[in-house]
Amino acid sequence: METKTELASTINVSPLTCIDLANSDVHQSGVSLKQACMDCGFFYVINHGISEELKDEVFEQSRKFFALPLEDKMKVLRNETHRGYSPALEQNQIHGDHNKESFFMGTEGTGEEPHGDNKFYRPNTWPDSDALPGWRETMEKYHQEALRVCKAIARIMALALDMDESYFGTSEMVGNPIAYMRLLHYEGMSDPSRGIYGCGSHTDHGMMTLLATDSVMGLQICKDKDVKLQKWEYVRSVKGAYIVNLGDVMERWSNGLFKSTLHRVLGNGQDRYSIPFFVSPSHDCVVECLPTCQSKNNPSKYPAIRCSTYLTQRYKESHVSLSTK
Ligand SMILES: O=C(O)CCC(=O)C(=O)O
Ligand SMILES: [Fe+2]
Repeated sequence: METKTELASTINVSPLTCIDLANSDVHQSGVSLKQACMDCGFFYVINHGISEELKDEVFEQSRKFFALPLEDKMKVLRNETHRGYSPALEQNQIHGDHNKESFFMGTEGTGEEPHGDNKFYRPNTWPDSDALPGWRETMEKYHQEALRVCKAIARIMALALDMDESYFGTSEMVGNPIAYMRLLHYEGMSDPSRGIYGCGSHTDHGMMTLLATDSVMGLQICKDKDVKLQKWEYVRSVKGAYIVNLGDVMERWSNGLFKSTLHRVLGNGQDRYSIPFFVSPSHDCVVECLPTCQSKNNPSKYPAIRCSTYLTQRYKESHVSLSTK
């Protein structure tokens, strides 16, 4: 009880812009989105077309997986391409993630695509279907749907950047994406004064993240990472809406105009479940400042870099090395 009172008395909730994906005036959506991306890089989307039933089912299956005995979960321990299960305390300790376990899965290549056997498209590892019937099918269906929504957002994002609506849709971009989905389960109490978090402060690496959370508060954003005394605000989960945040690839494309905002998750003693879906362009897309985001007086701030090189560097910085499999 004390925990809740404490949280309520210090709570500071960030109001975020809401983008309606069913709005037929896409140019107006582009204008709203541009403002949101310049202000804080976090916004909500509604009318996304993902049914509440599917979302509930994914959360239910996620809860079932994390409720398995640890020895069963360890059978699908994450492999060298990060797919599979990461127990609490094992992953990403450099950022103070202590109270979270996760399951990671990504786009699987068929081997036919131009990216062939690239590590970003390797096969997933799945829990035993006898223990969790329908689990894989639910996850695959949700992955597909989440990607569809991200592609729709990418169209409005292109307009917000004064580019052609289809700019991010090519096979070099989100037509052939690197798309990872992560099931997260937080438990326990965070203590920022001791560096203990559900998820320590970080920015996401890719283009954008479509985030589904349950109703337990925990996610916080810091709109200005450069001030000495950082101000953290909670982001509320809104029924029927997804939270979307931009990642560092988008910040680079936009020459820093669009923000990849610092965020973290505090545990308050309750179980909390969330599902971020991370989207980046294809592995061999060269990420460089868009023509509309640079000028003589505002030259490109970041060197061009291949998406796979960039993501590999960032994963290395933010994950402890793997000694298994
Ligand atoms: O659990 C959340 O609400 C956010 C998770 C997150 O930021 C991440 O996994 O990158
Ligand atoms: Fe994140």
